[in-house]
Amino acid sequence: MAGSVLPPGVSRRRFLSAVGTAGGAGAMFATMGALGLAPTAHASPRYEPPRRSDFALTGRGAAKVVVLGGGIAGLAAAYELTKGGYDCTVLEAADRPGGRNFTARGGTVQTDLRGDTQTAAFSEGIYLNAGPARIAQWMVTLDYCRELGVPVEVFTNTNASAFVYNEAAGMRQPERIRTTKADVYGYVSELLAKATDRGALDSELTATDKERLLDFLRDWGAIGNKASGWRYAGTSRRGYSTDPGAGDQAGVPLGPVPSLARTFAEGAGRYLSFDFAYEQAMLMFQPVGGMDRIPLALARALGPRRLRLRTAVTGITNTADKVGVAFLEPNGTQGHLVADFCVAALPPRVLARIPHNLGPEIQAALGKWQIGTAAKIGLEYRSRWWETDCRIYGGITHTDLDIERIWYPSHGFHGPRGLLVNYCYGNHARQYGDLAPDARAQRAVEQGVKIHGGKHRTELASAFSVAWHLMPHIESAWATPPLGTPAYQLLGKPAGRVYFAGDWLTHLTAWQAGAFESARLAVRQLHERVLSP
Ligand SMILES: Cc1cc2nc3c(=O)[nH]c(=O)nc-3n(C[C@H](O)[C@H](O)[C@H](O)COP(=O)(O)OP(=O)(O)OC[C@H]3O[C@@H](n4cnc5c(N)ncnc54)[C@H](O)[C@@H]3O)c2cc1C
Ligand SMILES: N[C@@H](Cc1ccccc1)C(=O)O
Repeated sequence: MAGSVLPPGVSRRRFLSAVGTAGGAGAMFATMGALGLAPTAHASPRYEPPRRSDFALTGRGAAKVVVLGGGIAGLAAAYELTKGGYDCTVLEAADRPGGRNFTARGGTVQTDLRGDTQTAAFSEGIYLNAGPARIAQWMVTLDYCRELGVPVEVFTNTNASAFVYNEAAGMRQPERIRTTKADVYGYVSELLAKATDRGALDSELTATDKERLLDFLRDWGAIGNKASGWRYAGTSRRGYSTDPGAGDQAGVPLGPVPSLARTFAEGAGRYLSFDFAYEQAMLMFQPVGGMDRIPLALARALGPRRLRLRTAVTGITNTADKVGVAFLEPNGTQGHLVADFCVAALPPRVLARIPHNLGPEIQAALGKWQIGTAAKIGLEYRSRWWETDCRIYGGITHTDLDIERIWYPSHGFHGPRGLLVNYCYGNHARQYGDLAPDARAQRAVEQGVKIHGGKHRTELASAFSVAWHLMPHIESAWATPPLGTPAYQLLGKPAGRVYFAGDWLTHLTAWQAGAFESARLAVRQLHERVLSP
């Protein structure tokens, strides 16, 4: 996973299936066309938007439900159940709602499982979304933002002005994404055009197809014509060393253009597919002021009576007609609560450690999820030198360094200060987690200097980091589900009166949308049961 631009765990499969789905739809329309059944504009739109924001429970349920965990899944389950008439109590071990949805601001204190305590020294207006930070347009998360009145703004996931840098491949210096893109598209186009023109693809293409493909490649790769041998010889798309301006200033195109061999040897092209992913495509969004605006809004909607913080669940007992939950009160005394149903919205490994009587099959199933980790290191700077000096306004630099990527802020442009985020997965996250917080920041700064030079060090004002396997009560960044297995099927259904929820129970692991969707599924199942005669 480390250094990979692919999504963690299941994502390669998901990425491939997304490509397959697009192809499938195209093929379906082609077949319909051949049969004379092509959809007309009024009869069936080419794209039917999924109906996501119409979640409403029919009828009212009066049962009492105890929800374990006040992350997005637990809060959303309680929020929807409360709307449906249920009497809900959420038990959350931490002193804040949100779980992995954690935003650090000036004054935020966090102690990790190593015992290191950090107090964020960020200035006014500076924050680190240490967990979730971006939301795709199709995700149900945005519907909750709308419903809860959480304003959103654009999150810049891709920026041609940001860099790619592969140190191990011998890149002498970071390169703008636009430059890599131009060269990679250019050379791929040149090769494909040559192969097409020489007849290497004659068994695949008709003469008309070939013409159309060559036309496309000339535009897509900015390559020459047949007479020039379809040559890629650079393009203004690569950028300029002196920008075009007034009068005689035509601009000085960036040069020299690396050879085809060099372009592929440097391997920077592998970062270009990042935003092809359904989950990662621009535009993306973020709540104004920090991602924790979402759990805070859910908590507000629930009210303090329904959400008990600093309350750690210690036991679950399922009986024929009730569920008993044991917990530790904030003052350390033992508490106990009895409800008609329970929604367990805890991470799978954490849940597996809580004594319960749900049976060995449930216990074994909980062990089948593959745990992944990630770390975010937020570096606050005294000036926004990436805007003034590098002309980077948001977006992501991708590297093969152990920091993996650098995020530039998508808000607060031209403000006095800003925060860069180093974000890595897997082993790199563990390596950063092994360091004390100051040492993490120092190491991340040294890596970033390779991209940005001295200001990456000298302008640093403060730092705050989270290595997610060290986060109390959570102990991971995400868990990859054993999709299609009996374990996945088993936990998708209630165990007696206990329902399970969390992003780990969906095809959207590592996304809040998964937490919301799983909560909605559990709520629907529970409600149908309560209303069934
Ligand atoms: C680094 C990182 C980046 C991410 N990026 C994105 C992103 O850009 N966009 C996006 O949409 N999603 C992102 N995600 C995923 C998103 O954070 C999760 O999908 C979502 O927040 C999971 O919510 P949940 O309620 O299922 O689980 P959690 O948030 O893990 O909630 C579980 C809750 O249970 C509590 N708990 C544990 N033990 C007990 C106990 N004994 N008693 C009581 N409570 C207990 C925990 O404290 C926690 O609050 C990211 C996650 C990480 C870590
Ligand atoms: N959702 C998380 C984790 C993730 C990373 C990359 C791909 C898929 C998921 C993020 O966007 O940062």
